[in-house]
Amino acid sequence: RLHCNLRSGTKNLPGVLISEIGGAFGVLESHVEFLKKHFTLITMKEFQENQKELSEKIKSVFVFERQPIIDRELLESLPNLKVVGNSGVGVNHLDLKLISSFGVKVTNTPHAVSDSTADIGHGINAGHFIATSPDTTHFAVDWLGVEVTRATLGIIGMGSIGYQVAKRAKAFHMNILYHNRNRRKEEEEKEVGATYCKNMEDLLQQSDFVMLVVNLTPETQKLIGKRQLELMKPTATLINICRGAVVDQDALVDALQKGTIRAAALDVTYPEPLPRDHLLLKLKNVIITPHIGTATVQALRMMTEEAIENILAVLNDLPIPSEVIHK
Ligand SMILES: O=C(O)C(=O)CO
Repeated sequence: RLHCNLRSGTKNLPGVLISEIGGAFGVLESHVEFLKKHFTLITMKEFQENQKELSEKIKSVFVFERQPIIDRELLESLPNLKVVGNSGVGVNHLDLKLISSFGVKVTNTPHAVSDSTADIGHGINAGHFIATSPDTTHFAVDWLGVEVTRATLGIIGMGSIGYQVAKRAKAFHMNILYHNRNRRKEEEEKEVGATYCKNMEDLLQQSDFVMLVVNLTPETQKLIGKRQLELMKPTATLINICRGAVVDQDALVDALQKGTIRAAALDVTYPEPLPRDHLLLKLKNVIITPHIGTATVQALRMMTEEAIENILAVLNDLPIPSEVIHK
Protein backbone atom coordinates (compact mmCIF):
# COMPACT_ATOMS: atom_id res chain seq x y z
CA ARG A 1 0.00 0.00 0.00
CA LEU A 2 2.86 2.35 0.65
CA HIS A 3 4.20 4.34 -2.27
CA CYS A 4 7.84 3.53 -1.78
CA ASN A 5 9.70 1.14 0.43
CA LEU A 6 10.92 2.30 3.77
CA ARG A 7 14.65 2.10 3.80
CA SER A 8 15.93 0.89 7.09
CA GLY A 9 19.02 2.23 8.68
CA THR A 10 18.89 5.74 7.19
CA LYS A 11 19.29 7.54 10.47
CA ASN A 12 18.97 11.28 10.42
CA LEU A 13 20.28 12.07 13.86
CA PRO A 14 18.20 13.06 15.79
CA GLY A 15 15.42 12.62 13.34
CA VAL A 16 12.32 12.73 15.40
CA LEU A 17 10.88 14.69 18.21
CA ILE A 18 8.17 12.95 20.13
CA SER A 19 6.38 14.52 23.02
CA GLU A 20 5.70 11.34 24.92
CA ILE A 21 6.09 7.64 24.42
CA GLY A 22 3.14 5.62 25.68
CA GLY A 23 0.20 7.11 27.56
CA ALA A 24 -2.89 8.66 26.00
CA PHE A 25 -1.06 10.99 23.60
CA GLY A 26 2.16 9.19 22.97
CA VAL A 27 3.62 7.00 20.32
CA LEU A 28 2.76 3.36 20.97
CA GLU A 29 5.43 1.46 22.88
CA SER A 30 5.28 -1.22 20.22
CA HIS A 31 6.25 1.27 17.50
CA VAL A 32 9.27 2.65 19.28
CA GLU A 33 11.68 0.01 17.99
CA PHE A 34 10.44 0.55 14.47
CA LEU A 35 10.87 4.31 14.72
CA LYS A 36 14.35 3.85 16.12
CA LYS A 37 15.38 2.02 12.97
CA HIS A 38 15.07 5.27 11.08
CA PHE A 39 15.60 7.96 13.64
CA THR A 40 17.01 8.75 16.99
CA LEU A 41 14.00 9.42 19.14
CA ILE A 42 13.97 12.20 21.61
CA THR A 43 11.11 13.31 23.76
CA MET A 44 9.94 16.87 24.11
CA LYS A 45 11.30 16.84 27.64
CA GLU A 46 14.74 15.71 26.41
CA PHE A 47 14.67 18.41 23.78
CA GLN A 48 13.81 21.10 26.29
CA GLU A 49 16.59 19.97 28.61
CA ASN A 50 19.24 19.95 25.84
CA GLN A 51 17.83 22.55 23.54
CA LYS A 52 21.16 24.25 22.85
CA GLU A 53 22.84 21.08 21.77
CA LEU A 54 19.92 19.58 19.83
CA SER A 55 18.05 22.39 18.13
CA GLU A 56 20.28 22.65 15.01
CA LYS A 57 20.29 18.91 14.45
CA ILE A 58 16.56 18.31 14.33
CA LYS A 59 15.09 18.15 10.86
CA SER A 60 11.77 16.46 11.47
CA VAL A 61 8.96 16.24 13.97
CA PHE A 62 6.61 13.29 14.23
CA VAL A 63 3.15 14.34 15.37
CA PHE A 64 0.88 11.74 16.89
CA GLU A 65 -2.58 12.50 18.26
CA ARG A 66 -2.00 16.25 18.26
CA GLN A 67 1.28 16.00 20.19
CA PRO A 68 3.70 17.71 20.27
CA ILE A 69 2.07 21.09 19.78
CA ILE A 70 3.75 22.87 16.89
CA ASP A 71 3.69 26.53 17.84
CA ARG A 72 5.80 29.54 16.91
CA GLU A 73 8.09 29.03 19.86
CA LEU A 74 8.92 25.46 18.86
CA LEU A 75 9.37 26.42 15.20
CA GLU A 76 11.70 29.25 16.16
CA SER A 77 13.76 26.85 18.24
CA LEU A 78 14.29 24.43 15.31
CA PRO A 79 16.18 26.36 12.59
CA ASN A 80 16.81 23.28 10.40
CA LEU A 81 13.35 21.80 10.61
CA LYS A 82 12.20 20.50 7.22
CA VAL A 83 9.08 18.49 7.88
CA VAL A 84 6.24 17.95 10.31
CA GLY A 85 5.09 14.39 9.68
CA ASN A 86 1.56 13.96 10.99
CA SER A 87 0.44 10.46 11.83
CA GLY A 88 -3.24 10.74 10.86
CA VAL A 89 -5.12 12.32 8.01
CA GLY A 90 -6.76 15.30 9.75
CA VAL A 91 -4.44 18.26 10.22
CA ASN A 92 -6.85 20.74 11.80
CA HIS A 93 -4.65 20.76 14.91
CA LEU A 94 -1.76 22.14 12.86
CA ASP A 95 -1.43 25.82 11.94
CA LEU A 96 -0.49 25.23 8.30
CA LYS A 97 -0.02 28.92 7.57
CA LEU A 98 2.39 29.36 10.44
CA ILE A 99 4.32 26.18 9.67
CA SER A 100 4.66 26.94 5.97
CA SER A 101 5.85 30.47 6.80
CA PHE A 102 8.90 28.75 8.32
CA GLY A 103 9.48 26.87 5.03
CA VAL A 104 8.55 23.61 6.75
CA LYS A 105 6.55 20.95 4.91
CA VAL A 106 3.58 19.10 6.41
CA THR A 107 2.64 15.54 5.52
CA ASN A 108 -0.22 13.27 6.56
CA THR A 109 -1.25 9.61 6.26
CA PRO A 110 -4.43 9.36 4.18
CA HIS A 111 -3.82 5.78 3.04
CA ALA A 112 -3.21 4.26 6.43
CA VAL A 113 -6.40 5.53 8.05
CA SER A 114 -9.09 4.94 5.47
CA ASP A 115 -10.12 1.32 6.08
CA SER A 116 -10.35 1.39 9.83
CA THR A 117 -12.10 4.77 9.88
CA ALA A 118 -14.60 3.63 7.27
CA ASP A 119 -15.28 0.53 9.35
CA ILE A 120 -16.14 2.47 12.50
CA GLY A 121 -19.17 3.96 10.77
CA HIS A 122 -20.80 0.54 10.68
CA GLY A 123 -21.51 -2.23 13.08
CA ILE A 124 -21.94 -0.10 16.18
CA ASN A 125 -24.29 -2.03 18.36
CA ALA A 126 -27.04 0.16 19.76
CA GLY A 127 -28.34 -2.82 21.70
CA HIS A 128 -25.23 -2.74 23.85
CA PHE A 129 -26.75 0.13 25.79
CA ILE A 130 -29.85 -1.89 26.54
CA ALA A 131 -27.93 -5.06 27.28
CA THR A 132 -25.66 -3.32 29.77
CA SER A 133 -28.15 -1.00 31.43
CA PRO A 134 -28.84 -2.00 35.06
CA ASP A 135 -32.60 -2.44 34.63
CA THR A 136 -32.48 -4.75 31.61
CA THR A 137 -34.04 -8.06 32.59
CA HIS A 138 -35.08 -9.39 29.21
CA PHE A 139 -34.55 -8.94 25.52
CA ALA A 140 -35.38 -5.42 24.38
CA VAL A 141 -38.76 -5.77 22.72
CA ASP A 142 -39.50 -2.07 22.98
CA TRP A 143 -36.49 -1.15 20.93
CA LEU A 144 -36.25 -1.79 17.24
CA GLY A 145 -33.38 -0.85 15.05
CA VAL A 146 -33.53 0.19 11.44
CA GLU A 147 -31.82 -1.76 8.73
CA VAL A 148 -29.03 -0.30 6.72
CA THR A 149 -29.70 -2.79 3.94
CA ARG A 150 -31.34 -0.98 1.02
CA ALA A 151 -31.57 2.25 3.01
CA THR A 152 -30.28 5.53 1.58
CA LEU A 153 -26.86 6.62 2.80
CA GLY A 154 -25.73 10.20 2.26
CA ILE A 155 -21.98 10.62 2.49
CA ILE A 156 -20.80 14.18 3.03
CA GLY A 157 -17.13 14.29 2.05
CA MET A 158 -16.04 11.80 -0.59
CA GLY A 159 -12.31 11.68 0.01
CA SER A 160 -10.47 8.43 0.59
CA ILE A 161 -12.40 7.53 3.77
CA GLY A 162 -15.76 8.54 2.27
CA TYR A 163 -15.03 6.35 -0.71
CA GLN A 164 -14.17 3.38 1.51
CA VAL A 165 -17.48 3.94 3.32
CA ALA A 166 -19.26 3.84 -0.04
CA LYS A 167 -17.57 0.55 -0.94
CA ARG A 168 -18.83 -1.00 2.29
CA ALA A 169 -22.30 0.49 1.82
CA LYS A 170 -22.52 -1.07 -1.63
CA ALA A 171 -22.19 -4.48 -0.03
CA PHE A 172 -25.27 -3.62 2.05
CA HIS A 173 -27.16 -2.79 -1.18
CA MET A 174 -27.55 0.78 0.01
CA ASN A 175 -28.69 3.60 -2.21
CA ILE A 176 -25.63 5.87 -1.99
CA LEU A 177 -25.71 9.65 -2.37
CA TYR A 178 -22.68 11.85 -1.85
CA HIS A 179 -21.82 15.49 -1.60
CA ASN A 180 -18.29 16.74 -2.11
CA ARG A 181 -16.58 19.93 -3.25
CA ASN A 182 -15.48 18.12 -6.38
CA ARG A 183 -17.42 15.46 -8.17
CA ARG A 184 -15.67 12.07 -8.37
CA LYS A 185 -14.80 10.56 -11.75
CA GLU A 186 -17.65 8.77 -13.49
CA GLU A 187 -15.94 5.38 -13.24
CA GLU A 188 -15.39 5.86 -9.50
CA GLU A 189 -19.07 6.71 -9.02
CA LYS A 190 -20.03 3.66 -11.05
CA GLU A 191 -17.74 1.32 -9.11
CA VAL A 192 -19.64 1.99 -5.87
CA GLY A 193 -22.96 3.03 -7.41
CA ALA A 194 -22.93 6.51 -5.85
CA THR A 195 -25.00 9.46 -7.04
CA TYR A 196 -23.55 12.96 -6.75
CA CYS A 197 -25.64 15.63 -5.00
CA LYS A 198 -24.22 19.02 -5.88
CA ASN A 199 -26.58 20.48 -3.34
CA MET A 200 -26.02 19.15 0.19
CA GLU A 201 -29.62 19.93 1.09
CA ASP A 202 -30.91 17.36 -1.43
CA LEU A 203 -28.76 14.73 0.22
CA LEU A 204 -29.95 15.68 3.72
CA GLN A 205 -33.59 15.48 2.69
CA GLN A 206 -33.31 12.06 1.07
CA SER A 207 -30.95 10.12 3.33
CA ASP A 208 -31.83 7.61 6.05
CA PHE A 209 -28.25 7.78 7.30
CA VAL A 210 -26.07 10.85 6.89
CA MET A 211 -22.38 10.18 7.38
CA LEU A 212 -19.90 13.03 7.87
CA VAL A 213 -16.42 12.40 6.50
CA VAL A 214 -15.03 15.88 5.76
CA ASN A 215 -11.86 17.61 6.89
CA LEU A 216 -12.38 20.23 9.55
CA THR A 217 -11.66 23.62 7.96
CA PRO A 218 -13.20 27.08 8.48
CA GLU A 219 -15.68 26.14 5.70
CA THR A 220 -16.82 22.91 7.35
CA GLN A 221 -17.01 24.20 10.93
CA LYS A 222 -20.65 23.73 12.05
CA LEU A 223 -21.55 22.48 8.57
CA ILE A 224 -24.45 20.66 10.21
CA GLY A 225 -26.51 23.03 12.34
CA LYS A 226 -30.16 23.55 13.25
CA ARG A 227 -31.28 24.21 9.66
CA GLN A 228 -29.51 21.18 8.22
CA LEU A 229 -30.84 18.92 10.99
CA GLU A 230 -34.35 20.16 10.27
CA LEU A 231 -33.93 19.20 6.63
CA MET A 232 -33.16 15.60 7.61
CA LYS A 233 -35.89 12.97 7.91
CA PRO A 234 -37.27 12.47 11.44
CA THR A 235 -36.32 8.82 10.97
CA ALA A 236 -32.73 9.60 9.96
CA THR A 237 -29.50 8.95 11.83
CA LEU A 238 -26.50 11.26 11.79
CA ILE A 239 -23.11 9.58 11.92
CA ASN A 240 -19.98 11.62 12.51
CA ILE A 241 -16.61 9.96 12.01
CA CYS A 242 -14.56 13.06 11.12
CA ARG A 243 -14.35 15.94 13.63
CA GLY A 244 -16.79 17.02 16.32
CA ALA A 245 -16.72 20.69 15.36
CA VAL A 246 -18.28 19.90 11.97
CA VAL A 247 -21.59 19.66 13.87
CA ASP A 248 -23.20 22.36 15.97
CA GLN A 249 -23.41 20.19 19.06
CA ASP A 250 -26.04 22.29 20.88
CA ALA A 251 -28.29 22.10 17.83
CA LEU A 252 -27.70 18.34 17.68
CA VAL A 253 -28.67 17.83 21.33
CA ASP A 254 -31.81 19.85 20.71
CA ALA A 255 -32.67 17.85 17.57
CA LEU A 256 -32.15 14.54 19.35
CA GLN A 257 -34.28 15.62 22.31
CA LYS A 258 -37.11 16.91 20.14
CA GLY A 259 -37.03 13.99 17.72
CA THR A 260 -36.10 16.18 14.76
CA ILE A 261 -33.87 13.25 13.83
CA ARG A 262 -34.01 9.71 15.14
CA ALA A 263 -30.47 9.16 16.42
CA ALA A 264 -26.80 9.99 16.21
CA ALA A 265 -23.65 7.90 16.24
CA LEU A 266 -20.59 9.95 17.05
CA ASP A 267 -16.98 8.86 17.08
CA VAL A 268 -15.94 12.49 17.50
CA THR A 269 -17.19 15.33 19.68
CA TYR A 270 -15.93 18.61 21.03
CA PRO A 271 -14.24 18.67 23.37
CA GLU A 272 -12.81 15.17 23.53
CA PRO A 273 -13.56 13.63 25.87
CA LEU A 274 -16.87 15.30 26.70
CA PRO A 275 -17.36 16.56 30.26
CA ARG A 276 -18.92 13.69 32.21
CA ASP A 277 -22.17 15.60 32.74
CA HIS A 278 -22.64 16.49 29.06
CA LEU A 279 -26.17 15.95 27.75
CA LEU A 280 -24.94 13.90 24.80
CA LEU A 281 -23.77 11.25 27.25
CA LYS A 282 -27.25 11.01 28.75
CA LEU A 283 -29.39 10.73 25.64
CA LYS A 284 -30.59 7.24 24.78
CA ASN A 285 -30.63 7.86 21.04
CA VAL A 286 -26.90 8.58 20.84
CA ILE A 287 -24.00 6.20 20.59
CA ILE A 288 -20.61 7.70 21.33
CA THR A 289 -17.20 6.16 20.86
CA PRO A 290 -14.03 7.99 21.93
CA HIS A 291 -12.44 8.89 18.56
CA ILE A 292 -11.41 5.35 17.75
CA GLY A 293 -11.66 5.49 13.96
CA THR A 294 -7.99 4.63 13.63
CA ALA A 295 -7.58 2.74 16.87
CA THR A 296 -6.76 -0.62 15.38
CA VAL A 297 -3.48 -2.51 15.49
CA GLN A 298 -3.20 -2.37 11.71
CA ALA A 299 -4.12 1.29 11.20
CA LEU A 300 -1.78 2.62 13.86
CA ARG A 301 1.10 0.62 12.48
CA MET A 302 0.38 1.83 8.93
CA MET A 303 0.05 5.42 10.13
CA THR A 304 3.49 5.25 11.71
CA GLU A 305 4.96 3.74 8.55
CA GLU A 306 3.28 6.23 6.27
CA ALA A 307 4.36 9.20 8.41
CA ILE A 308 7.97 7.98 8.44
CA GLU A 309 7.92 7.43 4.72
CA ASN A 310 6.81 11.03 4.22
CA ILE A 311 9.48 12.37 6.56
CA LEU A 312 12.22 10.36 4.85
CA ALA A 313 11.07 11.54 1.43
CA VAL A 314 11.36 15.18 2.51
CA LEU A 315 14.75 14.67 4.16
CA ASN A 316 16.09 12.85 1.10
CA ASP A 317 14.59 15.15 -1.54
CA LEU A 318 12.38 12.43 -2.97
CA PRO A 319 8.80 12.87 -4.22
CA ILE A 320 6.64 13.30 -1.11
CA PRO A 321 3.79 10.73 -1.02
CA SER A 322 1.35 12.82 1.02
CA GLU A 323 2.18 16.48 1.40
CA VAL A 324 -0.43 18.81 2.89
CA ILE A 325 -0.20 22.10 1.06
CA HIS A 326 -1.29 25.31 2.75
CA LYS A 327 -3.52 27.20 0.30
O1 LIG B 1 -6.40 10.40 10.93
C1 LIG B 1 -7.02 11.20 11.65
O2 LIG B 1 -7.25 12.36 11.29
C2 LIG B 1 -7.51 10.79 12.95
O3 LIG B 1 -8.51 11.26 13.41
C3 LIG B 1 -6.67 9.82 13.67
O4 LIG B 1 -7.17 9.48 14.89
